Order: sequence, then C-alpha cells, then structure tokens
Amino acid sequence: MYLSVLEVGAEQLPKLALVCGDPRRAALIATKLTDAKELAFAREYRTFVGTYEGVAVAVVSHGVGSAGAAVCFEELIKGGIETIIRVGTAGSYTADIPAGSLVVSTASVRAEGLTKQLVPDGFPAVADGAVTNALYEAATALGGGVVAKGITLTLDVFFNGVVEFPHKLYKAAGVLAVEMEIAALYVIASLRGVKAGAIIAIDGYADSDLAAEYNPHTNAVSDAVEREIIAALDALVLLSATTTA
Ligand SMILES: O=P(O)(O)O[C@H]1O[C@H](CO)[C@@H](O)[C@H]1O
Ligand SMILES: O=c1cc[nH]c(=O)[nH]1
Repeated sequence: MYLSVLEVGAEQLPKLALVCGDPRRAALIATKLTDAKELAFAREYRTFVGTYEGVAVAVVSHGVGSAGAAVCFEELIKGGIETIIRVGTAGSYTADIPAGSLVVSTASVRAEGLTKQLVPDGFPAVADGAVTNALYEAATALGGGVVAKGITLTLDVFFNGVVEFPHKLYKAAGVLAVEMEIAALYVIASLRGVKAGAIIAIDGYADSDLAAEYNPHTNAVSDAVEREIIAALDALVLLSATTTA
C-alpha cells in the first residue's frame, strides 16, 4: 500500500512510531537511531526509519495543529503502525512545572475542532496505560528535571483573538499543560484500535499570570527535548520487551 500524503510505502514502515510537530525535531530524533534512513519529506511530513537498541522505529513529523496531524496519524495506522508516541512541546499551567520539565499526558481535553467531526462530545481522549507507564518510567529513570504525569489540553489556537483562552478554567481543573495535537492522536488511536501516548517538553508558561515571552529556543528547552526523545525511545524498548516476553 502506498501512503499518498506521507509519500511512503506501507511495507517500509515498522510497527512503532515516534511523531513530533517539527520536521527538524524528526531529523534530531533520527540522529539517535542506528542506520537511520530518510524515506520522504512531503509537505510538513518528514519520515525516517531506523533502529534503537534493536527495535525498529519510524520517526515522522506531523506539523502544527490537529487537522494536519490527523492525516499523518491516519496514514501511519493504515500503513500498519500499532503504537504511536508523540514527542512534543507544550506550555505549562503551573509554577511547579517550569520550562525544561517533562510531562507525560495521561489524557487530553478535546478543546480542538477535529475530533468533534469524528466522535460525539463525551468520547474521551485517553492514552494507552502501558505506553503511559513506559514513558513515565523511562523519563523518571533519566532524571535531570521535573517529570510530571497528568491531563493535558489540546487547543487549535496558538495566538488568541477576542475570545479568551480557556487556560484559567482548565488550570483550576488541574490540567497541567497545553499543546495542539494530543487529543487528536488519542481519539484516532482509540477509533482505529492502536496504542498511543505522549511526552512533552515544557517551553514556558501558558497561563498569563506566570507567562513571559514565548521562547522555545532556550538551553533548558533543548535539554528537555533531548531528554524526552531518549525517554520515548527507551519507552519503546520497554514496551517491546513486554510484548515479546
Ligand atoms: O513542538 P510540537 O510537537 O510542534 O508541539 C507544539 O508546538 C507547536 C506550537 O508551536 C504545536 O504543534 C504544539 O503542539
Ligand atoms: O501549543 C503550545 C506549544 C508550546 N507552548 C505553548 O505555549 N503552546
């Protein structure tokens, strides 16, 4: 089968994938693989394959926003991918989780438009338990900064208009951080019967009481992105060990 948006043949893909918004982050993740090979770079979707500690993995960028990312997730699943881990960035809602921290998303609020066109309102956007546990175990084993686990929020909006961001409401409800694609990933994974999880590097505060200028290009953020990449790859190794045992 040919995946015509990703421009990749299904037979070229393994069963496990890491996904991220930025095509340059996909290339960075690929540097951690043995025998990494770039298969395609079509629109925002850049696809690599390689191995990490003997585990075959695909690395694919999905761009910014749920609608475009959903096309990537759907094609990967059509191509036979069975586990997808998002390796992203997000804004924090709490002073306990500053820039440079990692958050493992257990579930995400569906504050975006894409999933409303897929499932009814009450349908949850929830991560796979085994993937979440593997991510948290791998991230805490690495050390080097705060690692939190909890509910995230997925929005379509990055720069607001005249409607207020819902940050205060969700912060009061205990949501940890905001980004733009996790809910789409979790809903699509549930619908199609595959496993998904997400780990995100915090690049600043999204809540306006705490927020400074948005700047994801700091050493603290780069270090956190490096840690989340290794944590996600280590999680795939942990998951492979339990599925083949
Ligand atoms: O760092 P990535 O994976 O792109 O994720 C976050 O960064 C982008 C916004 O700058 C959105 O895609 C958001 O979800
Ligand atoms: O969507 C995003 C991603 C990173 N940081 C934010 O504040 N929002």
